[in-house]
Amino acid sequence: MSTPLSALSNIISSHVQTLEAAYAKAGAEFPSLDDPFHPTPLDFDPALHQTKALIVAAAAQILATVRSPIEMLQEYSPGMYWTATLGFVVDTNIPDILNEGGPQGVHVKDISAQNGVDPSYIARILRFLATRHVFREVTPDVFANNRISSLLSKSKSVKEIKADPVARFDEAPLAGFISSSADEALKSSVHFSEFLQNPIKAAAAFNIALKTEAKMWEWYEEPGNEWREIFVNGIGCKDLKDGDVVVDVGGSVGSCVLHLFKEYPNLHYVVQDLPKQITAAAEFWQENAPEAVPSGKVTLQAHNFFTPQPVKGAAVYFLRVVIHDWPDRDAKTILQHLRDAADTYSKLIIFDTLAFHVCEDPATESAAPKAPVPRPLLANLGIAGAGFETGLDIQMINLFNGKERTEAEFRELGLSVGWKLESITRGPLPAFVFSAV
Ligand SMILES: C[S@@+](CC[C@H](N)C(=O)[O-])C[C@H]1O[C@@H](n2cnc3c(N)ncnc32)[C@H](O)[C@@H]1O
Repeated sequence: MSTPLSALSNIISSHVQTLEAAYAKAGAEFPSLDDPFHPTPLDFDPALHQTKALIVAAAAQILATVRSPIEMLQEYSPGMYWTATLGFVVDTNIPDILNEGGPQGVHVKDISAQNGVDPSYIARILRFLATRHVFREVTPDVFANNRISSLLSKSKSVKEIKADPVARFDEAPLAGFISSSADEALKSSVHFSEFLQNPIKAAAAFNIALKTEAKMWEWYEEPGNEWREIFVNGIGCKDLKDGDVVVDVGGSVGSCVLHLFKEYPNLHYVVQDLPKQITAAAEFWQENAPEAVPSGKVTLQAHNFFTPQPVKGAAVYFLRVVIHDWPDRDAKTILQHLRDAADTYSKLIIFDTLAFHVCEDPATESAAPKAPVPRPLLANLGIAGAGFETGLDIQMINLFNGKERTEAEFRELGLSVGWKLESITRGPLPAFVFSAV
């Protein structure tokens, strides 16, 4: 029997061989960390997903095992500097400036000439991040984007970003997410421990930090916060009949419905959200499918989901990344209004991340990872399986007192208001399908 360390090392070496062989078969090499991210189909090949996850899980576990625990905690405890430095580079357009500079890199003085920040601050922040494999220091004080940092850039030129800063995160949701993490989320996190110890003091840590009683979504609707708006399968549209009604509850401008509408124009869609989002939605549909709203195939409807649902008896009510924003009491109210409006044939579909226990969980039946996890890896594959989800869960507590839920928690939540969990379609964003009981 091998020791845990050599078992981890074997997992890495055998799966690295599999990975490199798959790329070699396609006449390619595994992409270098030094180059900007240019996605190829192999990067998203589902057959290689588990191979990569096992390498990452084993590498993270080797790191945690071999590295001094003192050093681990010294690295983790000032973890807010990750958020603060990533927010800084996004807010000061550094990845965008480096994109335009190319692989030879840009000197910190030339970055400074474009964003007005002291070059010595820029050098130290980029050194912190490049030490952690985000950005590359090409020669002293000259930096270039690498595979990771290239994804921090917005989808516009530096000139366009400066000309219309409110629209800087259009088509760049990842940069927008990082900027908001470093702003309202980082500010709220200061009150995180205080909130958890006294959760009746405020709706969430966010409310203590921002000194507001408004939920974050209402706060986004307030004047001055316009720029903060950063925000298909599994619905089973092919099984619906012509004219069946599909309601996207909390659908923002309706980007999910746009995909559905293009693929299944025979259905009727309703996009519901708060009034400002619906005003923005009118513009979005005018730009992307001008015929949809006038034809009556798509209806844009201002609706607060804490009030009775106006569309009765729809074939499908769906909520994408909405329910995780709310604690159980509020989530029940939202789902209860949908149940009251539903008919016996109506389906409720929730798209949200699925929380897994770190150890094996016999209660997770339909969504459990199918392949057995080799010893001594964590049952949820650690950061390779649940890194993003567990981080998002903390973000949900911080901003909304919301929650990523396990399969058992979804089942219980649904049943408490008359929705029976029928199936879970796995994928990057699992779909939880409920029927009315
Ligand atoms: C994380 S976003 C998800 C948007 C959309 N479903 C998507 O997947 O792109 C949550 C949405 O819920 C909306 N929302 C928040 N509170 C609401 C309420 N009381 N009634 C209706 N919509 C609300 C927000 O405006 C926002 O568009």
